[in-house]
Amino acid sequence: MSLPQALLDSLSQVTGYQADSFIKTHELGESPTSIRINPDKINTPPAHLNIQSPVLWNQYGYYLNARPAFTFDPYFHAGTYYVQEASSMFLEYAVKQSVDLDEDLRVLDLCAAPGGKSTLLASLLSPDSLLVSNEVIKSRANILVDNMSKWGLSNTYVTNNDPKDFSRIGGYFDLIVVDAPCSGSGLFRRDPEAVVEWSLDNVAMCSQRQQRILADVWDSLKEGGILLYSTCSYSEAENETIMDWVIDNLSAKNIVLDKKDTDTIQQWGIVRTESPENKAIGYRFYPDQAKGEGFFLAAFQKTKADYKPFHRPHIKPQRTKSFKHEKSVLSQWITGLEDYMWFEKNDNFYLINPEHESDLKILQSNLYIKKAGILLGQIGAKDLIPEHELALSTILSEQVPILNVSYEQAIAYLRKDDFVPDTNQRGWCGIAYEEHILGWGKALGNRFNNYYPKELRILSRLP
Ligand SMILES: C[S@@+](CC[C@H](N)C(=O)[O-])C[C@H]1O[C@@H](n2cnc3c(N)ncnc32)[C@H](O)[C@@H]1O
Repeated sequence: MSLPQALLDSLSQVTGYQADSFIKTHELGESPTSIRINPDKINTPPAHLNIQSPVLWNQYGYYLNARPAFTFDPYFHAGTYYVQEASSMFLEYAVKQSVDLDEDLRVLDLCAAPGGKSTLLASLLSPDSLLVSNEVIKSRANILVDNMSKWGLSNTYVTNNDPKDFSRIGGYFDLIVVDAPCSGSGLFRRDPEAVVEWSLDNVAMCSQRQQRILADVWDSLKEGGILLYSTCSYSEAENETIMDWVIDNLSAKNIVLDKKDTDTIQQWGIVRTESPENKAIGYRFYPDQAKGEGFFLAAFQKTKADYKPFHRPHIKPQRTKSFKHEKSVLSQWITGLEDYMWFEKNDNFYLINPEHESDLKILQSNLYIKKAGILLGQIGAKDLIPEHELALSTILSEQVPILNVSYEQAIAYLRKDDFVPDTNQRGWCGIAYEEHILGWGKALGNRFNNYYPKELRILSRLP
């Protein structure tokens, strides 16, 4: 791989950059494969993934010895793990050092698709906390919904809004993550084609856009709230320059994350960097020094309430209709139904955490919500017609029948191919591989209906 000379020249004075080893690492082109497990679905990484070692800065992250065909792994489709580049898992360390995770937090992941940082955040937050994962590009917001549904938690919402729309909810969030769109030089080993698209003009354009995004979302952060900014670029204009811009233009102070363990950060191969003007501290990952791709992260705290507070909606008293039938149907499908709040909208039933009732109202009246809590399905005269999201959720009752299928059948199911499982069961059942549910099926005697969503099906064949 030949790296753009203009990039190499621009990095010559950048903190931590070591030209020879940086170039050599890119010439080798080997990039480690890593996954992060979903602690709400599994406790240890699946053995068949051939685990090499843990990711040092993330309690759920692991490197693999080789990159498997994830498409043909039912565990992947069951949402038991997420394939994520290791450096970006540093977000866990940053969150732990900057906020109190025992508190109930309102968290925004502003640039969230496809969902790497959002699934990481979801696994860290308390159940009463709320995560809003936003993506401005509609098609990417759909992928984000799929990935958050797969992760299975009821305290995660997905919105499809422009950053400036969040100014309508001044001071709402305790924590905002801005994993900004960037020039992408940090991922050159992964995506050699990105090398061709890289230019200094694009870096300058990205830097301007990053400032605009930060300015647009800033109002929605509360006083004392934390903003975590990250990129996968090596360029100063997208990293140190942005740190200075934030401090000069927003009522923000820099947070040093490694006050107590600078040595640990160093041992991990992470480089501490300082902004030229305000001496703000940020963290750089170089692939020749830390085991991962290029990454940058910096933390800030809001020092002043510089926003117009949002309007808290009035919550009307509870509905009068008893919903007796619906309650009896849903209690067959959901563990501890009484601990949740559920409601009907346009014939569909949804479930959220009761603590988030007013949050839903606030978000609904200001933003375009694509997913709120868990979409359960529709209730007919007799039973629920369950949605795929419910099958993959962590609220599904253990009473719901499960049909464990073989590996070949699991792949056939995920391809939406015809197959008849060997069972005497009748009716709806969760199709599972080694107890991990993949979606719904309906057994009808000598027939079997495959309800795996068409748009998610595997299109390729087993090699
Ligand atoms: C680096 S990617 C996010 C990756 C994601 N956080 C993850 O960990 O999976 C940046 C995201 O910002 C979105 N984006 C592009 N332009 C944007 C803009 N003007 N405002 C906000 N987000 C934007 C992109 O569509 C992309 O999904």
